[in-house]
Amino acid sequence: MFPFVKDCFTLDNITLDFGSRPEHRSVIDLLESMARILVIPLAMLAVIVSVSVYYWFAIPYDPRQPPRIRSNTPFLGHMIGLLRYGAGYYSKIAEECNLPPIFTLEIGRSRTYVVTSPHLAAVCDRRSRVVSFVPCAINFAQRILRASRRTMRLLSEDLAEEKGPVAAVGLRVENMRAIHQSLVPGEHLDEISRTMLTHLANVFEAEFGGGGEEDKRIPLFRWIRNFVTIASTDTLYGPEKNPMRDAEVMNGFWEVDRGFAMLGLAVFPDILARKASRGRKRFVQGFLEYYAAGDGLATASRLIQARYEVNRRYRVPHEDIARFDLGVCTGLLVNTIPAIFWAVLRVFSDPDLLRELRQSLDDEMIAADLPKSSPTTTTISISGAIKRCPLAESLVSEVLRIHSTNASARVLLEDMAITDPSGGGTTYLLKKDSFLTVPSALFHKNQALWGPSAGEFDPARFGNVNNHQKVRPSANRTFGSGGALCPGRHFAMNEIMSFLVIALLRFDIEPVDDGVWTLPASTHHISTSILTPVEEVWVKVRPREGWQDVKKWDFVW
Ligand code: HEM
Repeated sequence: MFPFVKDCFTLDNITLDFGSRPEHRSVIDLLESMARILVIPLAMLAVIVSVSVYYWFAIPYDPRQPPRIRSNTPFLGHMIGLLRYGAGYYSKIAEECNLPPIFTLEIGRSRTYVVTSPHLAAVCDRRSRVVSFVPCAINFAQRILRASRRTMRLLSEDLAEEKGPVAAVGLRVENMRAIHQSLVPGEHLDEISRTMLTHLANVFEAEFGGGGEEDKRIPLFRWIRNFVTIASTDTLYGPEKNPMRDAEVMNGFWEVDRGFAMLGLAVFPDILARKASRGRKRFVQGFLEYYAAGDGLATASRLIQARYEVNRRYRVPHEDIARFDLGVCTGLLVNTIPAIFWAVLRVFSDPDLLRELRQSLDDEMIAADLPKSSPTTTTISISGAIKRCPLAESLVSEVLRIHSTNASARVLLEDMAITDPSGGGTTYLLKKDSFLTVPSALFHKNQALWGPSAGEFDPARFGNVNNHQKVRPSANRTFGSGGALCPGRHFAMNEIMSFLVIALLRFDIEPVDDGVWTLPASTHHISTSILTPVEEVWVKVRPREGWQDVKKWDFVW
């Protein structure tokens, strides 16, 4: 008997009633007899499909591997958890299972080892040619950047970097080397930081130049995003020809970011990730024109010039170089922007912290004897302010720690055994082609590493202010680790600090509605390491009380 067929079958909002009218009886009888005939073959088919699916998904498990954590929902449980909680899912499992040092998750036919012990993480970091980030970068180039076949072949050469990243040659390593060398502390970092500061100050000036006392009402996150996108890309590509100054190209970039997960599936992107796919086309077109015209490179940063030179040496076509820029801009923007947002919010919503920071910045200006030189022009050295205001730097590091959500992704290029020196010397077997991940949020919440206040925001935690103990560097995974440690970390810190110092000195910022700050909820995003706010925060910005007479702010590095 199939009562739902006989009585009532609901399909979306349409309800068909078969129950009562005599002319429908023969239809119902027919359906019933068909169902009786089909029930056994259908049940057998269901069993066969289930068993096949089970064996198709099942991957051999060697008990020498890290313990396996099973989901109550077979096959798809972990996948659903990851889609729902992002990298936070690893923390959820680890906490429920009493924090094993490393564990295995089987997701579909793939295997992921999740490392929760700092000792094991350090062991993996030291073996970065076997526990490698390279396949993830290549996957990104294939699915998101969509580089041509020839370029993909060049990028995929020498996966294991046999000669090490310093001596190795090839398109991939030399591109990365160009980035590293342009951002390494010293002359190059100073040069690019100086340029960044000029552009940051310029976009501030364009928006707020000329003083005035009236409030500007702005959506804080969107405002920071637009500001920093222009300032950062002007720095890299030169302000005259920067393709991101074209709103279509900039929106295209942010559409790619928004639709990153669907775009990354690389299945009918024009249908399943329509906006992101269109955004990618606009972005690539804008950058293609930049390289085709050629004149933008003269004012571009050393980083872009050096990468261009490498790519042309390997005869990479302009279209693929433009596609690589999607990767460059992703690294450049997607984390710095939310980091600045949280830093501004944390500082301006805490009156004591705001007072303390401003006090030390004002002291710095007085110590440098700069502001008093002219009543209407104030010159301030940002690098000097950073040195003299350790609390500001500590605060930014703490913002990055507490809002961090990255899960360093690696692939095992060979079978490997690792021993946990802290866990009684237990040795685990890690199998070739498996994924390995180290979730930062789990480390950053760990009280054994950060003390009982691990879960709290403490602006003075880093640095020696307020007698806090120094934190072990391996416990801080904001910028990842090992061979893939973020090459842009010093530049990012300089940019976040520059923005914060300018905002602290020049503006008063408060929420629009009732003057009460609320910290918005945040969410993970597949392409970012820093959580992004779920809702917008509307604020009023006006020139800082007592400093309205300053007509010209001169920020130097
Ligand atoms: C607050 C800002 C930033 C954060 C939190 C951040 C974080 C990260 C993280 C977690 C990784 C992966 C590391 C790993 O897997 O171990 C990474 C990689 C990378 N980041 Fe950043 N990043 C930031 C800013 C930047 C900037 C400004 C640039 C460029 C100017 C940049 C360029 C890169 C590149 C190129 C990689 C790939 C490294 C490789 O392939 O070896 N990042 N970043």
